[in-house]
Amino acid sequence: MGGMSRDPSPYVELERSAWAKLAHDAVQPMSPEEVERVRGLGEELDLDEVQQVYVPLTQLISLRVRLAEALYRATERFLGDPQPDRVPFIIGLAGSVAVGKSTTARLLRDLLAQHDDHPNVALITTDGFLLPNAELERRGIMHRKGFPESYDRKALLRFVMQAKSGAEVIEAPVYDHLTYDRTDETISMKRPDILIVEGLNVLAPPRSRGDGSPGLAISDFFDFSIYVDANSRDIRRWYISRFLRLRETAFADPASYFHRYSTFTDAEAQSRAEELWDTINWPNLRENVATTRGRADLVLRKSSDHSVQWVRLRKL
Ligand SMILES: Nc1ncnc2c1ncn2[C@@H]1O[C@H](COP(=O)(O)OP(=O)(O)O)[C@@H](O)[C@H]1O
Ligand SMILES: CC(C)(COP(=O)(O)O)[C@@H](O)C(=O)NCCC(=O)O
Repeated sequence: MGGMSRDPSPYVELERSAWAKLAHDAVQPMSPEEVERVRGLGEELDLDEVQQVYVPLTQLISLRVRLAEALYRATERFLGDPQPDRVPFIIGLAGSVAVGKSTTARLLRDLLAQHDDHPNVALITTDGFLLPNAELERRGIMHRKGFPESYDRKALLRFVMQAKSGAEVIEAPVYDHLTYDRTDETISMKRPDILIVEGLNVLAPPRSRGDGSPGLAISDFFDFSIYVDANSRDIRRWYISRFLRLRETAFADPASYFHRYSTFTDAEAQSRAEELWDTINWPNLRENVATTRGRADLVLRKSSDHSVQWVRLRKL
């Protein structure tokens, strides 16, 4: 915790109150309605959280965007060769299923877009790069959805590299939680100033190539990375309670892949959610997601009421 350790370290850990003080002005950037709009199902998010946790974070990222731009221009001058106008500053956002990544990502998108220096902020989620269900079935890995092998990792790497090359337009496939499958739709972005790439495995190490040597990882192209962290028992509880609530909302739709669960009793739904967590999402968190936490530039650690308790930043 902040100040407790005197050993030199590349990291600094700050309690929420110390972190909150780093913000340079006290203006509340959002209205309650705007906060409501980004808040995901079952998440807790209020104006205090925005002000104390996300305003300092937005300021830090904004500072780094400006410096990355200066570095890019310096390299351009060194090369003596005009480069694309601007390439997106890429932020990777990782963490478990049900930890609240999507709320954090939407909030950051909206807050960062308020700055005149970088108004064009795009957000994609890596679920669009999951292999289609038919392909997962064919490979016998339908029960491994969310594990690294369930993604089209080449396509995801290609997408991130294309973005970082300053391509005029970039396109990403879109996943649909309702049908539990990838769609034919794509989301298209016109050279954003900032691109947020959110997903379970965005900090995963490179996969090895045929000859055993490591290849590239998408995180090689990130300018900043964030890991949303919480106690796994809390995340399990959030996952299960969200599942129970989805039964009354999304699952009630006959088009939902999980429609059959809409008529389940509380006890039946609870045990199905526990099974999904214990057999898929928890093993994936333990083996593939939590193991990447140390690679993040910033860790946001949530407490059991979803509020951020402390922040760990890599200084260099
Ligand atoms: N089965 C489902 N049906 C409908 N929406 C879902 C389902 N599972 C997850 N979601 C929604 O998808 C979004 C992403 O969820 P998830 O991948 O668990 O990440 P996180 O909770 O960290 O944002 C959330 O907004 C969640 O409410
Ligand atoms: C779609 C997900 C793999 C998350 O994908 P991400 O956008 O993080 O790459 C996850 O939300 C999911 O559906 N997991 C499968 C197990 C389950 O139904 O909970």
